[in-house]
Amino acid sequence: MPAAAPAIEAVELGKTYGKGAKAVHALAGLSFTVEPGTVFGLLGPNGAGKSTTVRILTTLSRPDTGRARVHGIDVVQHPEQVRRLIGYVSQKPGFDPVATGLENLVLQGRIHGASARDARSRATGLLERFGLTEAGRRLAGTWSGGMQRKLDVAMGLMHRPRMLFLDEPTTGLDPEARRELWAEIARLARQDGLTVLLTTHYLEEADHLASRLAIVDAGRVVTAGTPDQLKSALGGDTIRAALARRSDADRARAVIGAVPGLGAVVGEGGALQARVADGAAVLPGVLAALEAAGIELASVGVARPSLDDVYLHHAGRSFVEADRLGNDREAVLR
Ligand SMILES: Nc1ncnc2c1ncn2[C@@H]1O[C@H](COP(=O)(O)OP(=O)(O)OP(=O)(O)O)[C@@H](O)[C@H]1O
Repeated sequence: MPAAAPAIEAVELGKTYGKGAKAVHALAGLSFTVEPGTVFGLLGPNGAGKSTTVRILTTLSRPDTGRARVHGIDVVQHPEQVRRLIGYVSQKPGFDPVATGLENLVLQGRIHGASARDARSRATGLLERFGLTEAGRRLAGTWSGGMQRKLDVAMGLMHRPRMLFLDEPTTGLDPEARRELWAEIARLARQDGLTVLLTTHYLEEADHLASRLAIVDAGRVVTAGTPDQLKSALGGDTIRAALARRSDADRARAVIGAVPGLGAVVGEGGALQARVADGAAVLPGVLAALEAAGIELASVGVARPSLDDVYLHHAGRSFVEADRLGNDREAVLR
């Protein structure tokens, strides 16, 4: 294995589910690279193709086209070797609720071929590491959601993988549990040198946790870089306006859109936004135009670009809107 091989190389991955009129092109030439020892985020709305990508990289599914390597090893040609290098924590809980935390971990270790003694020692170490030593003696089904997610992550680490895949790790957790898990994930890369690939549809999660990220839309990477690079590449500001009355939205769009120096006005309901080179210079003109048209505002502000703006710029629609459309589509498919 070449020493300098990236932790992940995905090249032009393609995957279609179903045939004919019902075919879903989940991946349409998706490529990205992950450096070892970093937290990499695949950020995209529901249905973008994140889980399909992870399933291919973890050898659970095969791509129709393209290729992928994990630490230089091809996932299709040598799935067994790849599996030894990786841990995978899926969206669904993987633990047995009627076994204790310790029993879950020991069983996982045994499945990976560890002796009873080694499995117990590793399990005890991981429980301590995640602050679960006390809880480890209780049935996992009685734990809080945040503790259960940590147990899933610990199970993925039992065989000491070099790389950990986390599919939507904090979905369903309350904000406090989410922040706690973020801290644990960051620590895995920083202290243990583990490479972590996580998928998320939370902009804040990608912004906070990923040292690099790829934004995925409709089965391909629309842009990639550090969160700061992606935001500063956009340049300029975003003007955000919340209307007092949603019924004014169409008129407000037209009025704001006519102010010189503004990009396209987008948004949903009474919340509108537009890109502009210098927000402070243009804002007075926006306020004057709205006032002249008799449109009342609940709030207005100028902000530096967010990852939502990055997504909007590259995908042509807002992240929240795309996430909702993805959800609706998934509901229809189910
Ligand atoms: N087994 C399958 N059969 C048919 N269609 C599928 C299958 N798995 C995924 N899809 C479809 O492929 C597309 C990509 O799905 P995928 O789960 O990879 O997206 P995602 O970005 O992970 O979304 P989510 O956040 O909802 O998991 C979606 O349109 C989904 O409905």
